[in-house]
Amino acid sequence: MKSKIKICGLTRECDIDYVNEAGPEYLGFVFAGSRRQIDEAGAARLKSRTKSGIAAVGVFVNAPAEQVIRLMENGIIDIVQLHGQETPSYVEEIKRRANGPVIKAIRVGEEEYPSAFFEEYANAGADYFLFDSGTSGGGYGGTGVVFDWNRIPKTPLPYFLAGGLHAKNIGTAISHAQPYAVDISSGVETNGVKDRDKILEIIRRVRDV
Ligand SMILES: O=C(O)c1ccccc1NCC(=O)[C@H](O)[C@H](O)COP(=O)(O)O
Repeated sequence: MKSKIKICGLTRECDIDYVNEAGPEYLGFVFAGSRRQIDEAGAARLKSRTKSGIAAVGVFVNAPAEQVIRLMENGIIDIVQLHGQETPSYVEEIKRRANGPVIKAIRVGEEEYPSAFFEEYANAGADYFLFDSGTSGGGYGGTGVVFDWNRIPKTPLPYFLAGGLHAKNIGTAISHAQPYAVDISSGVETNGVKDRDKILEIIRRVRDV
């Protein structure tokens, strides 16, 4: 099956126009501390500009559950991505109160995770994992750093592959890892902002794999 695509870290109205034209399955709004951070009012404005059929993923790092639930209830996001140290019981609370899909991001570095670690998140109701670069990239996400795809753990859930993907490595990444979806941010930017041509190009490549 073809990998789906998430373009993350959108902050401007023109970014929404680019994804509306390119047609990924998911876009991402980063509510965590980041140069890509967006506030709730900004995300609401961009969401209302987004074509139907593109699901908005809210990216959070150890955020209060109330904020995540409010954004879901207000229809500003459709999916929750937890990119910090959120526990399985936090996932359970979000699932119970926000009633939507949850992606639990895991940073892949030197650490070995026992299989029980993943099962606990799956049992708590997580729908997907997202594997991203470890702390050597500096920061929680959006680092543009690739990790060793041989270290992708075996897990009971479908997963998003993230971390330093761009037009030149995306084909190899998909062939190697066969992820449910790919997640791209830095690789579709020029001078720190989203680049229409790079978004169109990477989506064409993913569709062609
Ligand atoms: O993108 C950010 O700035 C960010 C900040 C803090 C937590 C998560 C963040 N991004 C999460 C994502 O889903 C990114 O798309 C993912 O890390 C891949 O980013 P990149 O390596 O730049 O393609």
